[in-house]
Amino acid sequence: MQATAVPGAAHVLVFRELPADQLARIQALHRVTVANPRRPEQRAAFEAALPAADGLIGSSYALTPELLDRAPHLRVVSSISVGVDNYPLAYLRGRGIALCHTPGVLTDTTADTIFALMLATSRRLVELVQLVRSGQWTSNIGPSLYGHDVHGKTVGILGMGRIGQALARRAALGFGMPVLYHSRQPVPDATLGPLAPLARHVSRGELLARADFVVCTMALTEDTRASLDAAAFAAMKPGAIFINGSRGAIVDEAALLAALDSGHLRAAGLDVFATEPLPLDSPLRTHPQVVPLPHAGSATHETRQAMAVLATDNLLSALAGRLPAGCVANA
Ligand SMILES: NC(=O)C1=CN([C@@H]2O[C@H](COP(=O)(O)OP(=O)(O)OC[C@H]3O[C@@H](n4cnc5c(N)ncnc54)[C@H](OP(=O)(O)O)[C@@H]3O)[C@@H](O)[C@H]2O)C=CC1
Ligand SMILES: O=CC(=O)O
Repeated sequence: MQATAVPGAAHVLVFRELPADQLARIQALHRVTVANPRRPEQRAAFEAALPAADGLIGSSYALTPELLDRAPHLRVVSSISVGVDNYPLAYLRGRGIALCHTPGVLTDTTADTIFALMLATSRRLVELVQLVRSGQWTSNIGPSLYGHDVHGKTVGILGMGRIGQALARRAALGFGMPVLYHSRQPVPDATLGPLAPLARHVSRGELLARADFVVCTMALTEDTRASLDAAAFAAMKPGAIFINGSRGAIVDEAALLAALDSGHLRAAGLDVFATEPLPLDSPLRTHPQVVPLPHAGSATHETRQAMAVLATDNLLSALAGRLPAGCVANA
């Protein structure tokens, strides 16, 4: 779709569908092409729009240097996500292209989703719902279907950023859970606020050995890619539950499956996978000890709208020559 805007307008390529009100804000000022390269029928239009593009806005698609080389006028990439693992940071810096993202507006919603996975796995909610739906609830349930308490258990958070801290608040202040966390730097007490006396920075080894729930909220980087491997799962406490709320590629999925199949891990709650959408032949899709979600961490009406508004603000500011606060890479 194309719309002609005011003279001197920039060319904007929208590579994932935006809510109509945010698309209209961009169309009022700029020439807009909407083409989602994940849809095969729109891929050619996406590629055709690259040579004129001054700005890109979208998400869930890897923009490689080879693709971006075809966009010589590009000034800004505005991602409708907080994670920036789909973008070549050094390349963008090298070309002086601003990369903006959406930190903060999705933090609490994503922490809610992660906590829901902790409850669903530990209390076996999916199995119990299935029992009722399938008509097999014919007598009181017994120990074979009991779950394990969540309150009071120790949660270990790998990556104590915005989402990690929001999860820690839910766990410590709402469910009386001791919090261990590991990130490269301890979080200052002033940032932790009321969590400071309740959350302890520990080594990765101590966290894996002591946590009842190991929860991944780390960014995907070359350091963290595949860092949750067979050795990491073996180091977890027998009966631990693993939750991934950040990126699938941080996990060696074959090693996770082996740890579940051996009975070493009790369960896994996964919002993210190495390949998304999850391939139909992935054993994680139907594994009885896995609660899989379709990358739904931030997927509420309110939060997806807030992300779209912030990403649109970022795009329009950067095209107007003002670098917004949410820029992660710029010249
Ligand atoms: N499931 C979903 O729908 C969503 C998933 N996400 C994912 O969650 C991630 C986190 O988001 P957010 O909390 O806002 O981001 P932040 O940048 O606030 O947090 C990321 C944390 O990762 C830590 N980290 C980075 N490298 C390492 C490492 N090698 N070892 C340990 N910790 C590390 C950082 O701490 P330090 O630098 O001190 O190590 C930082 O605290 C995003 O990058 C995204 O991938 C985000 C939103 C929704
Ligand atoms: O995965 C979602 C994000 O915002 O990053």
